Amino acid sequence: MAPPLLEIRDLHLRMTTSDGPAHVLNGVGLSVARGEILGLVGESGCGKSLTGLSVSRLVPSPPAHYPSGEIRLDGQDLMTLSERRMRALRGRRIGMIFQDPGTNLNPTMRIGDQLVDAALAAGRHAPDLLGPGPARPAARALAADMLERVGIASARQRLNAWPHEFSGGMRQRVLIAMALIGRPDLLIADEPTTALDVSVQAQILTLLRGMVADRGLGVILITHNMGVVAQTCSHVAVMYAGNVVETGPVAEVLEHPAHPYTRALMAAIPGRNTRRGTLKGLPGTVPDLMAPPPGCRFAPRCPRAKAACRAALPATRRIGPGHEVACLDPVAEAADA
Ligand SMILES: Nc1ncnc2c1ncn2[C@@H]1O[C@H](COP(=O)(O)OP(=O)(O)OP(=O)(O)O)[C@@H](O)[C@H]1O
Repeated sequence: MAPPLLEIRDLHLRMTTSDGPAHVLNGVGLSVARGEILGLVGESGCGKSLTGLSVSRLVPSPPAHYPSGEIRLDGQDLMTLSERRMRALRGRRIGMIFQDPGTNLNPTMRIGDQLVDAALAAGRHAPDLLGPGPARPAARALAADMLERVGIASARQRLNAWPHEFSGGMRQRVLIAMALIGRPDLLIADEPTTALDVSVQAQILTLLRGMVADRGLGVILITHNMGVVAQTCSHVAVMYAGNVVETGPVAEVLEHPAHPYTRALMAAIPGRNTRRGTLKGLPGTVPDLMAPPPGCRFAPRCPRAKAACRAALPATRRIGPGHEVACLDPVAEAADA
């Protein structure tokens, strides 16, 4: 059987601080297939962004240190690649979109020039992207085509626009175009719509779904919003304090959440208030990653925790089609009623 597009296994990440190492990723495991949008969710500080950045190998080292783990793209372990080979993959096989379009577009460069630069950079590692002729005109044609695909009218003329002439939603569309211009296989989108108002957010997510259906790329969509997951993702991975505690197809996990933490996150949906502070119905706060509790990191807040939960990290077990949970006492369906 072919390996999944992306597979992360047992990824540990420590960040060196002046007070000692922070154990920020504690054996993360997840996978993404082509054509799949995996929502990566969890409270602020649980390690979503560092997981995404680790895939692109963009966490500077130091302070980052990876004691163990594998990150495989089509079976190839990215952890063992040289920086030179990683640079060839970024933008070409792995596209990235971050939260704030204001900080990711260069305000002093026209939109078209930024797209052309991205196309030329990707083209250096994929000669077929720009064809056999002169690279710059081909990159410009590709830039106009991508801008049109992300729904910007009069794309050819708009290439001459400056970022400040575009609205926030349009700038985010440009960033999507830029991330996809090298025809990557994997897209990592870190809170791509959080800074946008709700209607623009819905448009961008619809656009992303269309691109996935069109191109069959795999996506990690990092969000703190379970509503976005329900509307946009095919799969979900729930993170807590550096671990994936539950993962599976969205319908399966949202209908039958088994980890007590997933259930608490879902109970918080109506207020959409999972970003900072406490969760509704859940006492306590996320653990200090400088001195995390032994065993299951959720145990100190878990209403179902027993002694064994505090002794060792629970192994992941399969509880439904593609549905896995890292819990010694997952909530069974019968308990739902
Ligand atoms: N340079 C650093 N040094 C030490 N700790 C760090 C560093 N960068 C991040 N961390 C810690 O790593 C943990 C995970 O951070 P990360 O940004 O991945 O969380 P997140 O889930 O994406 O949060 P948010 O939803 O707020 O973006 C946090 O507790 C954070 O404080």
